[in-house]
Order: sequence, then C-alpha cells, then structure tokens
Amino acid sequence: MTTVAYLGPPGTFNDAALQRLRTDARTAPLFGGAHTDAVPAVTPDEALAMVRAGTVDYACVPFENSVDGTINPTSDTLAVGSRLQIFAETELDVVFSILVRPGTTAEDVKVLRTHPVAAAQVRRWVGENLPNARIETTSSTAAGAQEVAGGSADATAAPARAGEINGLVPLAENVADVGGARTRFVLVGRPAPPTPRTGRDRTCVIFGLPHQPNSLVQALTELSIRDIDLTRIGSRPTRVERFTYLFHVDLVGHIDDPVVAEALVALRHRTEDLRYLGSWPVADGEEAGSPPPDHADEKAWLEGLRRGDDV
Ligand SMILES: O=C(O)C(=O)C[C@]1(C(=O)O)C=C[C@@H](O)C=C1
Repeated sequence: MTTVAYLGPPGTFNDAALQRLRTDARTAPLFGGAHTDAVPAVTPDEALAMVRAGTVDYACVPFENSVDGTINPTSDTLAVGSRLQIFAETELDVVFSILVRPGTTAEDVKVLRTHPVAAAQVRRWVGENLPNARIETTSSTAAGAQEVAGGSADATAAPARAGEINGLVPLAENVADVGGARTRFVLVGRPAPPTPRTGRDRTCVIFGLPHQPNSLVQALTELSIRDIDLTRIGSRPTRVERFTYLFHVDLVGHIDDPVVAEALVALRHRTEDLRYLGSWPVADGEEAGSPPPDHADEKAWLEGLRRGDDV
C-alpha cells in the first residue's frame, strides 16, 4: 500500500489533485497500483515533514498558482532540511463555489473563511456580492467548509465537492476574480531515480549565490548559452542569514537530457548549495516550453572527426 499525505481535509483542491495523479495512466504506476492511503495534513509543511520522517511514501502539495504565483510554504520547505524530490505534477482549474449552510442569504454572510490563496482569488467578487462579509483565512478551502458546517463561519470559497461532503449549498458557483486560474500540484518523495525522460519534462533546482558582482548573471548564463528554457524563477529569503536569498528555478528538460546534465554540473560550480529537486513529466495537455537542443548534428560531426572521416 502507498501512503500519501496531502493538504486536507477531504474536499480540497489538493484532494482532487491527488485523485487525478492516482488515476492518470501516466502517474498511476508511481502509486504501485495497489490501494493508496491518503493522509490529510494541515499545511504543506506538515505533509512534507511526514515524507522526511518516513511515515508516508509521498506528499501531494500545491506548488504554483497561475494568479498568485509560487506557493511559498511548499517552496520554502523544499529548500531546507533533508533533500526531497518531485516525481510528478498535475494541474487543476481553480474555480470556487461560495458555500453556505442551507437557508443562508448573501446578506447573512458576516464571515467568509477560506485558504489565503483562495481568498486572493475571490476578494473582488466578495466585495461586490456579499455586502456584510469580512474575509478570514484558514488552513484550506475544505477546512473552511468544515468551519461553516460547524457554525464558526458563514461561508467559504471552496471546490463544490467540499460542499457535498459537509452538507453545504452553493450561494454562487464558478466564482474567480481572474478567469482561467490554475494551480499546479506536485508529488514529492524521498530521493530516488527520477521518472524516465519523456521529452516533455521539467527540472527544478534551488541554489544560493556568493555575494559577488555578476554571480546571478553568471549562473543564468550557464542556462542561456545552452538554450535552456526557464519556466519559473524566484528568490526567497534563506531565513538563516538576514537579507540573503535562495534562487528557485524551473527549467524545461530532464537530468537525462545531455544539455541539462551539463548545465546542472556548471550551475553547481557557479552556485552555493545547489539542490536538485527532480525531473518529472509536464502534466498532460500543458505547455511544455522549448525542449533543450540535442545537438545531434554536432555530435555526428564530432564522431566523424574521431573516426577520421573527411567531414
Ligand atoms: O485549500 C485547498 O483546497 C488547496 O488545495 C490549497 C490551495 C493552495 O494552496 O493554493 C490550492 C488551490 C487553490 O489555489 C487554493 C488553495
């Protein structure tokens, strides 16, 4: 049996993401085919700590939101402590139902409680449609639904399924201040051989830099001269030394792409404490970015020279 921690309770977007990873033909083999035990956690940090402690095999955690950006609690936890590795990703459309106890009207809603990333995505709608509401945050959308069911809040913004599970009804559906928002979730385990290269892969690294002129430019130059496409770059405080930063970079390609392997070696040389967070296939149907060049012509030319051909 495979055990997977996720941001619970049941009914979160994260719960739906885990179901998808479990059933998608490309990612299901990671779960060993047998029964999966899903273990709810209160934060991504707690889910990842369970992986580190060996109490679960994997954690499924939010990684990036197309409106709100990098999910910092996940990134910050991956950046320190024993190394963890990403093995798969999936993406979900993030649209919210505004869920209430049966009989609640828009005017009755004094407190709407939801996850902070969800709050950021419904704030305008709430301002325009719930005249008496104050937004408060809690650990997840489905935790918000449980709190509404328990009476400590009047409404939540959550997936429709969180309403079904908790006996709530929708006051509104398909709510989102910015249309088309998506969240990317990743499956994280302890270090192991990466899933095989598919040709549509992503690799993630985190590194520090010496306080020297040009150090960031020099590090990024190792990617640019190899035509490696970056899909995400950000910096986060190290939290060890004041005003020092770690750089988080997602790039297109797999550690088994020769150009990416070369770039990783060069980056390790240019940076401090380079941490490899994995190479995994891009979610089905998603934009993969430009693949790294394979230099097939150049390699054939070199082989010719070695053979003594007149090339
Ligand atoms: O609370 C949930 O339902 C989650 O799965 C968490 C989370 C997040 O952390 O971004 C996931 C998707 C949405 O963007 C809002 C909240």
